[in-house]
Amino acid sequence: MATGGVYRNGSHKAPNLRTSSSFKSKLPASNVRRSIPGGGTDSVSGRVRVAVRLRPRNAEEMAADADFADCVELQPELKRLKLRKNNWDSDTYEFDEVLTEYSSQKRVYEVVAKPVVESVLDGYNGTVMAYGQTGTGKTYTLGRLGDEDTSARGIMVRSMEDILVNISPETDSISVSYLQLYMETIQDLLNPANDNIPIVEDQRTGDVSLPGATVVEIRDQQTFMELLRLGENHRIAANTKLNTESSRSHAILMVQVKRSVLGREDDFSIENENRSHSVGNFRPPILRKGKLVVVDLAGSERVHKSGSEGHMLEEAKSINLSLSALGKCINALAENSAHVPVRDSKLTRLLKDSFGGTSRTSLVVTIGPSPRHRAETASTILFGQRAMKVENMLKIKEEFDYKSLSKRLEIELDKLISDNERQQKVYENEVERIRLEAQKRITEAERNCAEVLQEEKVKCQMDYMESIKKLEEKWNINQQKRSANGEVNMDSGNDEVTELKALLQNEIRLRKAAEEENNDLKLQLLKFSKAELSGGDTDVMNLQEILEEESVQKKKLEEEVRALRSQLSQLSTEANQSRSYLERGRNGNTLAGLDCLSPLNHQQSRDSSNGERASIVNLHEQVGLQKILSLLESEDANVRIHAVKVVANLAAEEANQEKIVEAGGLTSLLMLLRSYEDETIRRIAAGAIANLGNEW
Ligand SMILES: Nc1ncnc2c1ncn2[C@@H]1O[C@H](COP(=O)(O)OP(=O)(O)OP(=O)(O)O)[C@@H](O)[C@H]1O
Repeated sequence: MATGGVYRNGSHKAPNLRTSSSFKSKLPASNVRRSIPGGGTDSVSGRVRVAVRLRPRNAEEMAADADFADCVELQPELKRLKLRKNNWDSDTYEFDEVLTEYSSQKRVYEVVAKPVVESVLDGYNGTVMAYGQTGTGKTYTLGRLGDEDTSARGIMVRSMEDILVNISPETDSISVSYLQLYMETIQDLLNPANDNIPIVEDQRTGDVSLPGATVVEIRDQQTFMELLRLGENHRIAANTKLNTESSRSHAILMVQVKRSVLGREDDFSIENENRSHSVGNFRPPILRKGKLVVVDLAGSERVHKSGSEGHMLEEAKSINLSLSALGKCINALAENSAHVPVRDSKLTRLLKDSFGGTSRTSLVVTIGPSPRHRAETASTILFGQRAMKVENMLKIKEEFDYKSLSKRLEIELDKLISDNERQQKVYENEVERIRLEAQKRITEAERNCAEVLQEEKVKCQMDYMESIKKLEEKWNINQQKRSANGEVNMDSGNDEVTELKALLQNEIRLRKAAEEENNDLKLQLLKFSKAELSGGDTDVMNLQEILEEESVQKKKLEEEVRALRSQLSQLSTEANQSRSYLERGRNGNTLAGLDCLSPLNHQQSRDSSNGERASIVNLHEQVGLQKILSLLESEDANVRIHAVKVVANLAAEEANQEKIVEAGGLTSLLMLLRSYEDETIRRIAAGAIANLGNEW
């Protein structure tokens, strides 16, 4: 070792630390090729960073070393430390950071731990470790809670503050375990009864886990502080002859940070190149699992100097065993040895990933100023120098978070189902509302239509009855006149024809009005169906039914009108016959054609049955069956009796029977039979019914 030279990493051949990336700097983005979840992995080199921190003189040193200079001299701006060999000579060492006795806790956190915490948040493993002689400030640097003075908060407290600020509670999680390694036994500081926790290594990934250790979810700083307090209370501390407060165990705080980040397009497209494009919409988030390990090592003093005896000696040996194993591993790594004795102690097994692994590691070596502990200080400095040579291969720990994707999709699906149900309900309500509205309007339209049709029908019937009545009256008057005077006025026949024509015109007008009314109603219904029922098949069908019904009604009405017209035409024919009869009467031939209807001609018609039948056939053809049947209901008994005879005669003919039944003759005859006492009428009617009975 050269005297008075500058030791870089403990040798003149040390790597050029000045030109290497800053201790604080984060991993350069362009340099960091990340692992592809589920695919291949990629990593970036990251040397273990080492800072040296000098504790100020304590009260005892103030007194004992009052006349002596400190064993070290710091040059923080040059990141150098001078270790005095004697009054005129010293060795100089370079570190990544040199923290003087005046460095604040905040600054120490920022240069030592913050870059590691940031890496952990990015999905890397990170280690912050303190190494040094007992009483030099390892716990002060890492574990101070800062209850009385918040500026004294150590790295553990500040790390969690930083993590909590940077995570999203909805998607991310933090869990903590706090353990101590004492006499080669791992004990749970959160549950001291759990004092033999095994170390399990994943053969595939090499990851180390401690099954059975208490894991506590952290959501706020307060919970974390309570855990630290609990752990500290359980930590075994034994006084040694060197210090009154001395940690004899290695304390290990493990903070697992799981962060869910949106998957990157390129990553996913590589993964899903051959999959359906629709899957792209449901890109799984990426779960980054960074683990921060904070290790507060036990004091590194030599056994003989601590003055340990008995159990204390065993304890010191155990501590030295693990620390020397750590030193050996670091030496092997620093020298790129083929064999690294990781399995020599539980400490080295636990820190496998921190030195020579995938973790971003930051080591703070703590030293005291006392020249009395120069040898320990020199040993600590050399440990730090060797650790600076260790290269780790940082590797991001991330994977596709299919669990979270599935959860998200379930939520999305539930939302879609409930949206769909809600929309369906709204749609059904709307359809029901339209249906009810349409039903109401259809009912209203039907009622209006039926009312109009009924009115029209009644009106037509009344007009018809009126016409018939008038005709009968006139007929009777004419007959009376004729029989009284024996002369006939030709003009009256003409008047009747004119009147009948007028009646016919009136009927036509009424029919036209009824048709127009029907058309109006149809138009209204059509408009209504277009405006209100365009989308509803059921409603359109209802409307069609209404229209069809209306069409049937219209046909019926038309038939009635046709029947009326036919009757009017028959009446007209009768009038013409009457006229011709009168004309013939004037010429002495008074008993042809319609005279068979007249009671006056009753005797004469009975004389010749053949002539009567011929005249009945003639009459039937001329007057029409309907008219003859209607005369069955005449108020004039003679007309009635005559009419029943005619019907009976017609009923005797098989050819007429069906027509008579269809025209309602049977019903009229039955009515006659029930309504009248007259023996002759009843007898004739019964005979006719008997004839018709065959047909019926
Ligand atoms: N930088 C500092 N400034 C002021 N006081 C300090 C500093 N570092 C350590 N001390 C004080 O020195 C004493 C010992 O510190 P600490 O317990 O942290 O040492 P340690 O290295 O953890 O010891 P051990 O290995 O025995 O656990 C404590 O009283 C602590 O307050």
